[in-house]
Amino acid sequence: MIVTEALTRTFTSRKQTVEAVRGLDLEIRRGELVALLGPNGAGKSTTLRMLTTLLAPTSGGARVAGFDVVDAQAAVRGAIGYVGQGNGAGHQQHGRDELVSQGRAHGLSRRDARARADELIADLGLASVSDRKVATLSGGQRRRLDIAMGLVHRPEVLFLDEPSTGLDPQNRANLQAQVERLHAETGNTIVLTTHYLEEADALAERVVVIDHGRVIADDSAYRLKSGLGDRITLAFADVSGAEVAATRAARLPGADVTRDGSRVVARIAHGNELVGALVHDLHGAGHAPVGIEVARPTLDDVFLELTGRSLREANESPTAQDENDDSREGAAA
Ligand SMILES: Nc1ncnc2c1ncn2[C@@H]1O[C@H](COP(=O)(O)OP(=O)(O)OP(=O)(O)O)[C@@H](O)[C@H]1O
Repeated sequence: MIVTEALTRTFTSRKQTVEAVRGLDLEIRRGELVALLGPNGAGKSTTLRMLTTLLAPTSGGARVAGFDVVDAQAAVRGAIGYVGQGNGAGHQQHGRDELVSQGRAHGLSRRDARARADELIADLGLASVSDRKVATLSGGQRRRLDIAMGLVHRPEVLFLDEPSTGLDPQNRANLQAQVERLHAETGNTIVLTTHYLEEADALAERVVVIDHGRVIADDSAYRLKSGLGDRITLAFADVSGAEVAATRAARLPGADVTRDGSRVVARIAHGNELVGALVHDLHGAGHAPVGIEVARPTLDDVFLELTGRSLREANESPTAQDENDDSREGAAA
């Protein structure tokens, strides 16, 4: 459904060149639900904007639903729905009217546009608010209305750019559930960008991790994580207990062990199965731990392993590239 070949986009602003997307090769099959995951400034939105014909590639290319994003822009646009980061619906309009207008803009008759609007209102749980002005809707309701607008013409592919950014955890979970249901019911191809680890983990069958404009990993969240092993943290009442534990944990096959004072952290494949015997062994040696924690790896651990940085922290601290954001509009124009 989507194929990119060495897709590249650079921006030049204030005499600085930013390589936003660098030689992206990607294949997405019909019906896949894919999350492009990466920190702020990784190149996710730029990728989406090229795939949706809003931005021309500097080099390389892409085909969406069989159409070239440069040579067949109108055909691509007919095949896709795109929900950008900003809210699309007019603030002073009523939600239902916005959906009907959108349907009309896509060439539906008034009757079909109304029927489609009602269908989407039901599908996206907007029944109680569709007659309200858009400005009065909550963030989550607005995002759901935006998604409904992107679906009016029954696109084959739906692109969602950071659909849940700015929503509180409850609304985020609600939106994720809607997207999952939509995917299960329609079998549409859905590509979304996110910098929420939990979102990519919970939602996508496939996670494409992007950093500095490149794909650095591409697999299911389960497989990305299972390669890393579990993290066992043992706390002791004194340093000597931790020293003994570090020595014994290091004997476990493939264990990567670090000690920080009276705390020992071991990363071990199948750590959840091995921890019982390790604790039993330490107990017998007179060094029972006072705290035991076994954590399954997260996507943040995957990102850390791949880049040496935590994605959580990368999101919090803007990169030098992000500082170009002030000049985005000028450069885009
Ligand atoms: N129009 C533009 N002009 C100049 N630089 C740009 C422009 N658009 C994007 N960039 C730069 O390209 C890089 C990638 O930006 P992009 O918006 O694609 O990242 P992102 O992964 O979507 O980040 P976010 O999660 O913050 O939306 C950033 O360094 C950004 O500053």
